[in-house]
Amino acid sequence: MPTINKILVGSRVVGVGREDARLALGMATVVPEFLDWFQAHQGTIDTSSVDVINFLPSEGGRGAVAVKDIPEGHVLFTIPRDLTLSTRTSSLPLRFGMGAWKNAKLHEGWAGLILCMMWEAAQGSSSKWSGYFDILPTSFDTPMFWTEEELAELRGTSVVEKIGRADAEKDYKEKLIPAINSRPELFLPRDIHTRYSVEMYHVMGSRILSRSFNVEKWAPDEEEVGDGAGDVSMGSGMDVDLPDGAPAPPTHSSHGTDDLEHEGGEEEEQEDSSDIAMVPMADILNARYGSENAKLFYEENYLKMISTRPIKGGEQIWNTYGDLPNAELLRRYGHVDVIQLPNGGQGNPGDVAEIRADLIVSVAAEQHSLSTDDTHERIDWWLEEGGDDVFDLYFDLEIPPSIISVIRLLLLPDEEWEKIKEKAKPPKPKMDAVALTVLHEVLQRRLKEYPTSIQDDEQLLMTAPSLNLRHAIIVRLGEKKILDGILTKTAAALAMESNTKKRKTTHEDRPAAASTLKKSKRQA
Ligand SMILES: C[S@@+](CC[C@H](N)C(=O)[O-])C[C@H]1O[C@@H](n2cnc3c(N)ncnc32)[C@H](O)[C@@H]1O
Repeated sequence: MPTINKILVGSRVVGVGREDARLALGMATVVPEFLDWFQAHQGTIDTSSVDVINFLPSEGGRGAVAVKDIPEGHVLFTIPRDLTLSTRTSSLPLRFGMGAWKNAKLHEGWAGLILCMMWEAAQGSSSKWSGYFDILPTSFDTPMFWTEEELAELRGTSVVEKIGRADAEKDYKEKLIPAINSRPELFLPRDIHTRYSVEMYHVMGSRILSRSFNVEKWAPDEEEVGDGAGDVSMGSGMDVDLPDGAPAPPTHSSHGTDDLEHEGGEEEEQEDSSDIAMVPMADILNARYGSENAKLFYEENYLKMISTRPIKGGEQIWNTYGDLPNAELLRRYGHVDVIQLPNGGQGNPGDVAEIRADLIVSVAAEQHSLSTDDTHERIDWWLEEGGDDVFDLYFDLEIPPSIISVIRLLLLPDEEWEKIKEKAKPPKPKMDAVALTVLHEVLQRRLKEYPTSIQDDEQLLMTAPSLNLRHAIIVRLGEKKILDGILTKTAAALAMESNTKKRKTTHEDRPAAASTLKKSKRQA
């Protein structure tokens, strides 16, 4: 029997021939039946270049691997549009009746797609997508499924308030249950507590949240533009780099709770929920910050996964979920990215720490005895002028000019506040000692919103007893490092301000002293 050298460096197999790469990763295809199903439904895959194997859990678990060197621009696999699963491709909306579908508000948000997925899954092997359902996850590491105790570990981060479990369940009760009960011939009563249960609703919602794409309809005139291909990325708010002159691309949509939360809001007006689609095979690709080497592009009848960089044999084929901060990765996908940070240490370079405007208002009001009516009036004006109510801080450790501007707005004397209103222009972000003192206190208080310190977390990380706790620590640690870095910078700027002030005072004092001296000499 031949011996097999398994040497893993990151996600890359080294020390083995290309042909051996498959074997070396212990890797017979992990989902052969799925690949058969995919090809039987006119999906194509270049099996001489791509396989699906199990990577380490920290590398994404199941994912796609290059079994030989792949050049940039290579088509890895193609998916017929009618193999994507959406409210457009499932036959349920037509069977239900489009009018009734709309009356039940199933055309808004994700409720319709969730119901289609529940119904298709309930059809068993007679559903076109049965081979796809067989490989979809049934459990998730997302905070949606955490205990209260585990959620408490995320205190201070923005994750908890964005989970939206209650909103999602409201949709289940108000839209899905009435629709299901109204059509017993479509939704068999014996299936209601199993295939149409609230638990199944969350499973389908989480599958959408972590795996769906935003696939826009093909518009005929797009053919005339460029090469007729746009790209489709995975994950909400994903970066979408169009080939020159290409039509607007489908983007991997944000899933589940996000849209349920925003239902009726601005985002929903812009998003056509029938664009949200599950894309078999494309959703087998994992993602890691800055690692994208393949992307989904679309044409009239097919979606195509194409390499965007050369990929070495044995390397993982990575899509992008938009290089999201760990808080968002955890909320949507149930994992976090930990790689080398540009300024040393490990973490996610895309992390974001949020500061709410109300924290700034309360610190400024306390330090300067501001009246509530006055601060409300100024903040309302700030928001009306398009100012932020949450400020994002990043690993570049820059103090956002808008934070300084809003602090100065709150502290302006009345006459200047009147002028600002007249000019309709917020104050310049001048970092004077007064503004920096407010910011310094804001950052200190913000850091206290987390249950632990940076030092505590670094210790806890070494012994974290569960994956969820480890993820919570990594999310809050990344945010705290940003806040702490900016706190240090603010303290330094404050020290410099006060030195400058001292020097100025001394400088201003000096001529006075000199003239006193001259005077006394003259007097003498
Ligand atoms: C679109 S699916 C990717 C394929 C998935 N691994 C599978 O087995 O089907 C997204 C899920 O893959 C996992 N994943 C993707 N990238 C990951 C990474 N860098 N680290 C850990 N898990 C990752 C997460 O569980 C995420 O919810």
